[in-house]
Amino acid sequence: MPTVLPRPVTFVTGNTKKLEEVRAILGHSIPFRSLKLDLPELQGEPEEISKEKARLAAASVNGPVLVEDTCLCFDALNGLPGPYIKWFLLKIGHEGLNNILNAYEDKSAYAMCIFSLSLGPNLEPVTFLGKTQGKIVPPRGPTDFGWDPIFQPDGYEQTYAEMPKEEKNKISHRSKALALVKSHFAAADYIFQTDGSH
Ligand SMILES: O=c1nc[nH]c2c1ncn2[C@H]1C[C@H](O)[C@@H](COP(=O)(O)OP(=O)(O)OP(=O)(O)O)O1
Ligand SMILES: [Mg+2]
Repeated sequence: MPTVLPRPVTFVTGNTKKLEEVRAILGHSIPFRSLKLDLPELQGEPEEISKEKARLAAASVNGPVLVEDTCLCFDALNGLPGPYIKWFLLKIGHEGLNNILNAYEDKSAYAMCIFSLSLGPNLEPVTFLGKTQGKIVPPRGPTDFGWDPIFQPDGYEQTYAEMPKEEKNKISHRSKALALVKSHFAAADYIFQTDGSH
């Protein structure tokens, strides 16, 4: 039986670069529209942060929403900065993030994306997690998207920032999580009604 939902899914993010990647990776596989909203983020475990974002987004949109929260986790720091990477990046930059790891031999890190889908306010969100393992390096490449210049995925000589977009989108944390989102939609058989006003 298909699940009938009142509207198409709204992908809620305040980050234009994320949206570009999500568009490129999903193509026409899942119909969605986007809303630019920087949602407040709770502290805690990454999965809970992502789910709570979805609850807030669903309440605000009053319909089905997709959100994601991205972490950059240093193995030497047991996964920190993790979900707090945004503020670390803002305050100490690429250089500061490299400097933190000067105290450790282990420069390995993983990029993690957790998407949360909520079908509507008061419905429990489902999560989809993607991880890409790599290491933290001094910045190389364009500086237009977050920590891309300091993350070099395992098996590659280039940082995320140096890679062509299509290449990053093939192997990234975001594309792995979105592959799960796609399978979920393929299996779930949702039907989205259009209400004409959106
Ligand atoms: O693929 C990526 N490559 C490099 N940097 C990235 C990537 N993906 C997110 N980022 C940055 C953005 C933000 O500094 C932090 C995640 O924080 P996060 O809260 O998930 O993102 P955000 O606040 O910019 O957008 P949103 O409105 O969807 O929460 O890492
Ligand atoms: Mg955010």
